[in-house]
Amino acid sequence: MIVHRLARHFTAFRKSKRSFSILSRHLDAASTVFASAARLERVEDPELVLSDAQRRTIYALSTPPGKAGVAVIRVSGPDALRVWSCMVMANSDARSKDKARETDPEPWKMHRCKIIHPESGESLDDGLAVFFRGPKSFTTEDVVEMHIHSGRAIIASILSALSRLSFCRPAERGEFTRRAFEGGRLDLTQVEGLKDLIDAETESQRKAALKAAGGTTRARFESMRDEIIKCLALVEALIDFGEGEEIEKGVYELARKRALVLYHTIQHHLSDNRRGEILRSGIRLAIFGPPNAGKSSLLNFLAQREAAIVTPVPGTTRDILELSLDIGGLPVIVADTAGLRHTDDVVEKIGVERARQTIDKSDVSLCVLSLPELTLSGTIHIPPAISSLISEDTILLLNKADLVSASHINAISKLLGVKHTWQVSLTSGEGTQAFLEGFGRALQERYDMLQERVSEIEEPLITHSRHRAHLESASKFLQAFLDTPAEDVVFGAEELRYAAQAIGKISGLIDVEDVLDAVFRDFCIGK
Ligand SMILES: Nc1nc2c(ncn2[C@@H]2O[C@H](COP(=O)(O)OP(=O)(O)OP(=O)(O)O)[C@@H](O)[C@H]2O)c(=O)[nH]1
Ligand SMILES: [K+]
Ligand SMILES: [Mg+2]
Repeated sequence: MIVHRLARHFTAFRKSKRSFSILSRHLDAASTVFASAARLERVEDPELVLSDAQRRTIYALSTPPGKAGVAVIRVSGPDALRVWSCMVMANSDARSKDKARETDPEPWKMHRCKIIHPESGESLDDGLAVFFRGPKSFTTEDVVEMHIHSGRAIIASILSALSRLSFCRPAERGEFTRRAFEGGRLDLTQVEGLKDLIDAETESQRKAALKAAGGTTRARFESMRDEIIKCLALVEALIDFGEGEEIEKGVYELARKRALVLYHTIQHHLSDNRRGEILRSGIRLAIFGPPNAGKSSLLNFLAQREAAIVTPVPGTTRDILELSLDIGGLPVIVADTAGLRHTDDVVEKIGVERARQTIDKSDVSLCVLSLPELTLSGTIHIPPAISSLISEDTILLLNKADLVSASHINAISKLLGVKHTWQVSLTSGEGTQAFLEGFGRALQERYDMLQERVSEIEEPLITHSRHRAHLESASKFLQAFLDTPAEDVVFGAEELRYAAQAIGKISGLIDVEDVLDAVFRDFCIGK
């Protein structure tokens, strides 16, 4: 197959007498065939698979350490059953002593048992144990789980007993999940989904992560890759049948047509305003405004606790204070910032600079203004340093309503051209409930997460910047294919191959060592 492809490039190389640049492009293409052949061989190398099977059995505590009803110690690898026979004394074994240990434990079934020390035979705890026979286990290897009482001494004694077994070693961060990935049970999008699921703090995060972990994201990327491979098959057929055949033009056009549809689909996903990534990692909200407007009071109201210092002294807040909160079911990282004003105070100056940077980086900004100050002179006055930061998407909160008599919502939102304005008193509580509900809805609307419409809105496909980067590169290769004229069909095929590879990287099908390290680094031990 590889020889065949190389031969094709060299034929094309001989045929194209057109220019040196064409010659060198064919040579380039031939060398990428070599490179990808080398990669393919690495992945399919049977010796690699063998050494995988021979690897050590790992163990770790898979529940948080501390006092609780139950803790789970997980063991995975080729010697998991040896661990069972050394340390798990099932009650049924004890009853029929002669038959004991001659047969494997019945898999996928909870066994009431004693956990014993492999050397002394001392009983360490009473509990339950279950054996998952690979590949029908989380890691696809043989897995043993011991469900024990969660107490520091119990856990320590069992982990120390495990360390006595020469064929076992403690697991590294995310190693169980990594083995599940390497065993083909999960692809990278599912691994990421699993981690996001564990980290999920809001409904929207949980739902999105569950979909990814369950393989929905994987299927969507796989179908894109399949489509590219179908285009590639058409183009390869064309190369194989050679030039001058009747089918030639129609086939290339068909491949281009299909590639164009896919190209548009990918563009559509890329232009999603980073919705999926923002919903996964949290919407960054910057609270800003002049000193003493009530920004820190707002943060405390949203957090329902005294997180920030509030005093009548203007310039109280200097450093950025960030909290992760749930607003309208969405994850929001709220940042309280220093009041914006000109100052000679060195510390406050730094605070103001940081405030500006935070507003710059934010996804949503919320401006707090103090009504009595706004209306002090009879006409509405907003300092230019503030109004220059307000756009129609800025959320406006008019605070200290207890100190004015009328509603200024209409006049001020018209003046500043903003879509969302509320008038509240953060000290008396007037208007705060309406603000909280309205603000939650405004966020849901902005991120297409309105509860009543969620079922009809398309789920964002891209939830990690990693996906975006590979999808962007796939889109570039598709574009390059679409720009390749029919007579350069060999190059066209090469572009499609790159496009398929770029998408393959999202699932981790293709050269991913560095990506793997990055993904699994964030896991904890026992996962
Ligand atoms: N009357 C009244 N006072 C308020 C209201 N909200 C906040 N305050 C008071 O206004 C003062 C300033 O509030 P902060 O929350 O510290 O204001 P800030 O915008 O964070 O101020 P800096 O961090 O200094 O920029 C405090 O004394 C608050 O108690 C309100 O709705 N009505
Ligand atoms: K203040
Ligand atoms: Mg403050």
